Amino acid sequence: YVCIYYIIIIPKINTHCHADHITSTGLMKKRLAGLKSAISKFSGASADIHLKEGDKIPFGRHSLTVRETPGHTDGCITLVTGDQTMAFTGDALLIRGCGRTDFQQGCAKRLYQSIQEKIYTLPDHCLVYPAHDYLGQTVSTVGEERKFNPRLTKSMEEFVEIMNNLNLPKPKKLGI
Ligand SMILES: N[C@@H](CCC(=O)N[C@@H](CSS)C(=O)NCC(=O)O)C(=O)O
Repeated sequence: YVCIYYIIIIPKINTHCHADHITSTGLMKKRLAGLKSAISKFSGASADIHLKEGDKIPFGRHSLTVRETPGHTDGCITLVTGDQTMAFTGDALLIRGCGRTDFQQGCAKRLYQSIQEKIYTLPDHCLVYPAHDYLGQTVSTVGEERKFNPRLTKSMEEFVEIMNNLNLPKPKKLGI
């Protein structure tokens, strides 16, 4: 008999250009022939596909829509499913937190605007999947974050003050 395998490969999409996110892409491309890489055109990184606001990445019967959410870096994007039930926020919005803004193009004002305009405008029930969590949490919702995120229930001025005083140690091996 003849067995035909259809393999549908969607691009390896990086939400931004930090080493802890992009490093696996080259290795994956070597192992999976035809795999394409994708990242924001504002990331400064080379890739097969450069993404911008509103771009759609189809897969099966679904798609992901790109929302530009700069602030942690210039090229940060959030990927939203076509039905707006899920958002992959990278390092922009974290659960009860957000990406730091103290190095590599970080800008607290821009991040605040990105989250208010591009993530908090999604429906309350939209699930939020961030790229990091340091407490073992895996998912939140837009509604929960709008209500309970201690950094983002504040004014922009208060947010900037919080972000300027996080005093986090610099992550090691983040240079690219
Ligand atoms: N030292 C901590 C925090 C690591 C860290 O800086 N994480 C980044 C994302 S990777 S650049 C970040 O934006 N954190 C925001 C925050 O509020 O922690 C650890 O490793 O646990």
